[in-house]
Amino acid sequence: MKAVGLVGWRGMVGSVLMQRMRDENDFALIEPVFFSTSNAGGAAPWWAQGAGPLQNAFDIEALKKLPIIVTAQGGDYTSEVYPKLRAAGWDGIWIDAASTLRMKDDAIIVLDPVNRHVIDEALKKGVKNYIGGNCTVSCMLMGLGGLFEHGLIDWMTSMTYQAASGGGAQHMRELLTQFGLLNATVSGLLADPASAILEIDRTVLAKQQDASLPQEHFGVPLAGNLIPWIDKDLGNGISREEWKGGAETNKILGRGEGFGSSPIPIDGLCVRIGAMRCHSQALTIKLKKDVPLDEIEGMLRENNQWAKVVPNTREASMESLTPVAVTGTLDIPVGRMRKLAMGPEYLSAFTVGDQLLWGAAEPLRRMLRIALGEL
Ligand SMILES: NC(=O)C1=CN([C@@H]2O[C@H](COP(=O)(O)OP(=O)(O)OC[C@H]3O[C@@H](n4cnc5c(N)ncnc54)[C@H](OP(=O)(O)O)[C@@H]3O)[C@@H](O)[C@H]2O)C=CC1
Ligand SMILES: N[C@@H](CC(=O)OP(=O)(O)O)C(=O)O
Repeated sequence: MKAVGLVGWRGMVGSVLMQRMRDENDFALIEPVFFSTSNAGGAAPWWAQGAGPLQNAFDIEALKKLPIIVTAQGGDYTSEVYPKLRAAGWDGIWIDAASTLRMKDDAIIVLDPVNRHVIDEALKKGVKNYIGGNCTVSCMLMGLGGLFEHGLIDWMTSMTYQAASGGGAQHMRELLTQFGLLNATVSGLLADPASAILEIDRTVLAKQQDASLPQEHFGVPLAGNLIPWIDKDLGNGISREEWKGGAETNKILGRGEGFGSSPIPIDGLCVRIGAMRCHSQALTIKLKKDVPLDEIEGMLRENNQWAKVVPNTREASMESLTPVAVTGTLDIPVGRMRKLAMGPEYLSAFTVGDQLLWGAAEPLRRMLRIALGEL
């Protein structure tokens, strides 16, 4: 049994990863060694029977002993520890949720239902770094894998509706605090059926614009609002989250510069909304040719077992194509598919995915199994 170092296991992504590993009995395959950046010497999680005390996650000598390290600790941790570990001669497999190493030449972005061939090829070549993709990108590719697999996409735009969890646990708390405070300012008026809606609206707006509303994490209110910018400003009108859409998708597919093929143009706007942990996206896809809708649906279904085609009806969309319906599941529903007025090669689609499952934890969990020869 291989010893596997686990860093970041109690964070939000890490907790979802641990739960999935427990659900799938992955701990029967490994000897887990738990690390902490804040509590070395403390107790391992209660459910990890037989695991020793927490080790110091900055202790290069301790990390160096492990053939595989899985981290969901974050980009700052990766930037600090990873180079030191390699400089110390560590030759193990590094599996990471953070974006830090994703675009490096010696790293593969993992999403095995879509790019298993890229992963297998890399393992054969001795590549040691396997990094989970951006949540929006991974969820989109899981839904539309069939169209990419058949080489049907000429170009695509994605307009996203991204949940608070993408910012981290504190962002989710801030959103809920804001919702609660907004409700509290008008609860008396809401209880009175005769109260004027415009007064309710004015009161809520005043609270949203009141600097005392907690907004330390998002910078502006998100409750009853949206934020049309996610991640850093690249200085050219593009947000870093938007840049990842094209850059990471093509790298995952093994396309573009360095792969000897042209990249598929993928671009759009990324928007934060007040959902909890599911990212949604509206897609406009220019197909290379006119393909009937039923054939497209068949390709999506056949590509992987998690992509679920939702009939393009009001009832099915409201029932199955929402963050509330999808949260906590591995399903990636794809709906609202129809040919657009621009012509039969223009396809619309709407997809939703739990950004902590396929968007973060699941590709890492599966990569660990692949590295162990168990998937
Ligand atoms: N959030 C997201 O949607 C996604 C995140 N990622 C990446 O995953 C990484 C981790 O993100 P995320 O899980 O959101 O980060 P968290 O902030 O939830 O956790 C990171 C670390 O914070 C420490 N920590 C401090 N206080 C607490 C507490 N009260 N409860 C739990 N942990 C605490 C823990 O380290 P310790 O135990 O050592 O103290 C933990 O491992 C980031 O690099 C991010 O880019 C990737 C995809 C999506
Ligand atoms: N940026 C994503 C979450 C995330 O962590 O992305 P990445 O793993 O690419 O840094 C969001 O805010 O929704």
